[in-house]
Amino acid sequence: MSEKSFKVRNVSISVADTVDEAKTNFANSLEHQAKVSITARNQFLIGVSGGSLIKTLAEEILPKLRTDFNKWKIFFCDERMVPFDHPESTYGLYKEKLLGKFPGLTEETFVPVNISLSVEEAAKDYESKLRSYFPHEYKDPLPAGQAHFPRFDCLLLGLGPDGHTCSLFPGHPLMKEKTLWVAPIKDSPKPPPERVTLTFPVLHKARNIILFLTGEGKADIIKRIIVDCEKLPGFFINTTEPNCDVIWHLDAAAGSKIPRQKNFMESLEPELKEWEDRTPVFQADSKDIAY
Ligand SMILES: O=C(O)[C@H](O)[C@@H](O)[C@H](O)[C@H](O)COP(=O)(O)O
Repeated sequence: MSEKSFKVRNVSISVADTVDEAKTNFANSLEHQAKVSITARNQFLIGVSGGSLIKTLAEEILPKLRTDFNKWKIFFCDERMVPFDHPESTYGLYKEKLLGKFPGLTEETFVPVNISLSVEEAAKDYESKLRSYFPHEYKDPLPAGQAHFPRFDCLLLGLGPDGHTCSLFPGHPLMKEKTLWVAPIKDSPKPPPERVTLTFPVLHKARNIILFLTGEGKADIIKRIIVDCEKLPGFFINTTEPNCDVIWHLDAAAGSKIPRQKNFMESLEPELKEWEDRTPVFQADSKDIAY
């Protein structure tokens, strides 16, 4: 299996020759993360995105995994504020495609957003649900201006053509959100307009982030983020805390505009460093208790 892979700091990018190879790479990464988490903490707390990931996970990735789904808890990186039987409901689509297909993966595996509330209330309600799964018993209070964030074992993120991820869109005020775990958005440029979304501080706290992107259609935005280092939401995914691994699994078509020479990833380093120097808000609090 020939593929190109590059790594700088905690960001690795693998470009497989074919979609099938990229799927195998994605499945291997996900199986590994689940194994590490379940071995260490007897649970696997994962956040999933909507869009094309749903079908890929259900039909191509989860069937490949050797894992105990009884230990999984599936949260939503974002959710559209529509009824669960609406064709645009992320949870509704996951339920339809996953329930009854994988032993141990039941309705109780999911932690859905309460879409019967207003979008503002749904964000607050989801954050309080998260706090019950990610309790913090801290010895000392945090310094003023710092907040605690949940540490997901894994977040599966998508990437839109404008560089958005979750429901964090370029130029949107939510790009600057530094304290909420879950935020409401009422003007999503990607319909439907009303959603709740995890915020950047939560993404940056995860133990690892995996992206699976294939096809020519993703090549331009990947180039803008990985090569041109445009400060789009997808770029901020790379600037996580040091103890978070970011893994981009691409096929040749999606990675077709990434230079093949080895040293291009080193060019990413100064950009990552410069952004973090300017925005140290996501520093891990040393008293954080590891899960
Ligand atoms: O619910 C959503 O809309 C997603 O969470 C969103 O962030 C998605 O991941 C991207 O828009 C990519 O979507 P595709 O994978 O379908 O291109």
